[in-house]
Amino acid sequence: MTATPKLKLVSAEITREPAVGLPVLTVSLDAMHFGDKTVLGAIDLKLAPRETVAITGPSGVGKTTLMRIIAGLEHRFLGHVRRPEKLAMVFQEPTLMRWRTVAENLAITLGLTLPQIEIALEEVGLVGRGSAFPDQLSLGQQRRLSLARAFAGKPQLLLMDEPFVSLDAQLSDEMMTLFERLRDNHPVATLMVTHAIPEAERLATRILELSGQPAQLKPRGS
Ligand SMILES: Nc1ncnc2c1ncn2[C@@H]1O[C@H](COP(=O)(O)OP(=O)(O)OP(=O)(O)O)[C@@H](O)[C@H]1O
Repeated sequence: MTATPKLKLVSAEITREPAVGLPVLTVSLDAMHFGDKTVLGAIDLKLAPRETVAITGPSGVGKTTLMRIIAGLEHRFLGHVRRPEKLAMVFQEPTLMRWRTVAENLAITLGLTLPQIEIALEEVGLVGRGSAFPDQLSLGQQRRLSLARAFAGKPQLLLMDEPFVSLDAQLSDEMMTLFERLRDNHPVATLMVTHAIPEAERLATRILELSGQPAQLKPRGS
């Protein structure tokens, strides 16, 4: 006889639908457990088209876990996530294929044609670097390539987890300016995790704070 599990821990539902006339993202989370520990409590979050929302909060509170749930990378949650089909992610470290050229990094993941690759590289100041390998680029150029790749897929929702962390002040400012320009040119809603309040204040239309245990999401300062 097959043993029946005592407790059903997994109940995740993800719906994909176009964002016409609707929020781009709707999160209605009841809870998220890692073993005995309830990391996230009840969380409701909606993102309007073209909105940029920043999530801040102490280390270990569950920010990355929430982003992974929204991205569809983590399924062990109770609740419901409605997200668009076209989604892009930018992580702390650029997740580039080091054994492929810059152009191939864009072509393989996104299926871009050569002219589209040239436009994407031009947008982020990497004209003429299509045949270089990621390790031949500076850290700033690698980050710019990551942003180019994220935007070139024309996502409806962009998820960024500490995208400008560990950059010096000048490079961080350069990357934020680039992000602002790309966001102006592409109709995308962005959800970003950051520890840097000045970064959140500069880029976000709304700042939310994840805090407590289990963690909950509240407007910052409320
Ligand atoms: N796969 C996992 N299995 C068990 N526990 C996990 C797992 N991933 C994360 N955790 C735990 O869940 C909690 C939230 O982690 P998470 O990485 O989401 O926090 P965070 O807010 O993003 O932290 P930081 O700001 O330091 O990146 C932490 O206590 C962490 O140890």
